[in-house]
Amino acid sequence: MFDGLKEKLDSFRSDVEESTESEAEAGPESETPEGAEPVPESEAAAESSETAADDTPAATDEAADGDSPGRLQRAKAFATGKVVLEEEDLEDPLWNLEMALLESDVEMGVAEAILDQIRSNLVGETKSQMASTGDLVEDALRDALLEVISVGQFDFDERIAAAEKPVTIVFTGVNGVGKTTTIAKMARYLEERGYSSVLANGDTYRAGANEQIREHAEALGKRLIAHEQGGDPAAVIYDGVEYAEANDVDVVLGDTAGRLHTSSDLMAQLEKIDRVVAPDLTLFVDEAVAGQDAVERAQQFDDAAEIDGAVLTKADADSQGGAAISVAYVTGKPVLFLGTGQGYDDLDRFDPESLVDDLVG
Ligand SMILES: Nc1nc2c(ncn2[C@@H]2O[C@H](COP(=O)(O)OP(=O)(O)OP(=O)(O)O)[C@@H](O)[C@H]2O)c(=O)[nH]1
Repeated sequence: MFDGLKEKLDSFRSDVEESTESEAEAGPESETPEGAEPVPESEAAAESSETAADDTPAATDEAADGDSPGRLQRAKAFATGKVVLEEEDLEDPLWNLEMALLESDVEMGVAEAILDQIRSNLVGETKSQMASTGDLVEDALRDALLEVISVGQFDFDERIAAAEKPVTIVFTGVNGVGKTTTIAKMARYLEERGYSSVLANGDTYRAGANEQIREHAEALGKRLIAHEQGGDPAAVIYDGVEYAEANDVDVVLGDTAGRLHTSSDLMAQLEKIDRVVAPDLTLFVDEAVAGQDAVERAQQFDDAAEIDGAVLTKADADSQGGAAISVAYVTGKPVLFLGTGQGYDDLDRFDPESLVDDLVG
């Protein structure tokens, strides 16, 4: 999962290492004024970096000459056996990283937010020449990714536990992205945590939709509430809620017909479901592999019938990771689950920290 992106992030680390190591090898000649001898590391180590830097004639001369604080800082740092990461060292690696993120289908605003965060974390960072630049870069990358990926995160299990029962969850999204399969996986997920569920087929639009979801319901031993094709989806899900109330069922899982966000009739139908059923959670389902299209659709579905979070399916087939990285930042709603295969157990809670560990670690 997301292997292509992982490789690209790894290249950023080596890019910065190369760029700063060539600076370190070049030493401060180009930066240090004539006559300023670099202090050997052993001597410099005896002094604190502040004291050593302030006492260095090069430093005073430079300040007096009105040279840039960057040059001054670099000369100081060299005198104390340290290297400062400067914006110019990062320029090429950051540009390469931006290209890599865009190639991985990360939304442009999100890529920029990541870059800004890395720049502000790394520029001016002082590292010992002995320490690994890779570690600094890794930390900056980790912080930046976590910041965008974690937007809006909440604990799904806690939300279900705390909600008054029955909890109604409605699944929305375009055709064929894996909504029905995700509902079946969710029924299994909930069962493993001790919750009963009933499936309600709000996809009254597509021929064969009842049969498809019935197969899942039977395989999982769950009750299915369905109406004839052409019926009112809001009424089916409402019936599901009534069934759950009457039978002490914990969760109603409501399917909806796949629809294009451009179809205003069908989007109006979603608004009606929202009004009539007032679901506790509306989850937008899309394919991780759809990249920026998934991000754009999440935004549009959120506008029509506010979503509480997203499920990205087919993450097992996605090497890019663009949608997983971008959806939360763009919509303000978290990715809550990843679909990782066709089996009922292939639904993983989306955990930003472990995803970032996996991408950067
Ligand atoms: N590899 C993989 N395949 C998946 C995943 N989730 C769903 N699928 C497959 O995607 C296909 C479409 O899934 P459905 O659940 O029928 O999609 P849908 O969104 O309900 O489709 P419509 O009812 O037409 O809107 C099926 O073949 C699923 O097995 C996943 O996480 N990984």
